[in-house]
Amino acid sequence: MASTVQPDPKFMRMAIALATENVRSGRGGPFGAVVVRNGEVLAAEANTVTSSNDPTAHAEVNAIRAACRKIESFQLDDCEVYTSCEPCPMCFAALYWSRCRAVFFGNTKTDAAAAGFDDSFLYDEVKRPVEERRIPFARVLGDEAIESFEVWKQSMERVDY
Ligand SMILES: Nc1ccnc(=O)[nH]1
Repeated sequence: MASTVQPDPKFMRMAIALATENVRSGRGGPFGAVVVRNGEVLAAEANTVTSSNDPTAHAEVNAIRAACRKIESFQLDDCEVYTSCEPCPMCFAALYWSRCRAVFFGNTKTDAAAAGFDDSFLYDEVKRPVEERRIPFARVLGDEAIESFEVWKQSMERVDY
């Protein structure tokens, strides 16, 4: 049986405090995230979308980036991520790509929607056919683009991930 990772409430309190302080300081949205490995905080970051002019600067993405920089790795093996709010689809994917071993969240996406952060439409968009999306998506030069994958598959220097 897989052993389950138990959350430590003190790290969630850090994430919540970061989220609330972020609103008070005006740096961004009410979101905080903490990356922990073996009980040690590797990164503790808040959302900086509006202050860094970066639409991808969600708390979870900022924390993943800071933690990976710190341990000089593109994976967060054996790490837990504590986030003050259930991740949006972008961060959900980023957390999976990070290979962290557990995610703990405080607020739910329903709480987020009630505060004006509704991301449920994104889950619908992924499933929708390309031509029915809110932002038009269209395939261009697929026959030329395939070259990158062919070179990757042949590469002796590639770092798989
Ligand atoms: N869960 C989140 C939703 C929106 N923004 C964030 O930084 N985090």
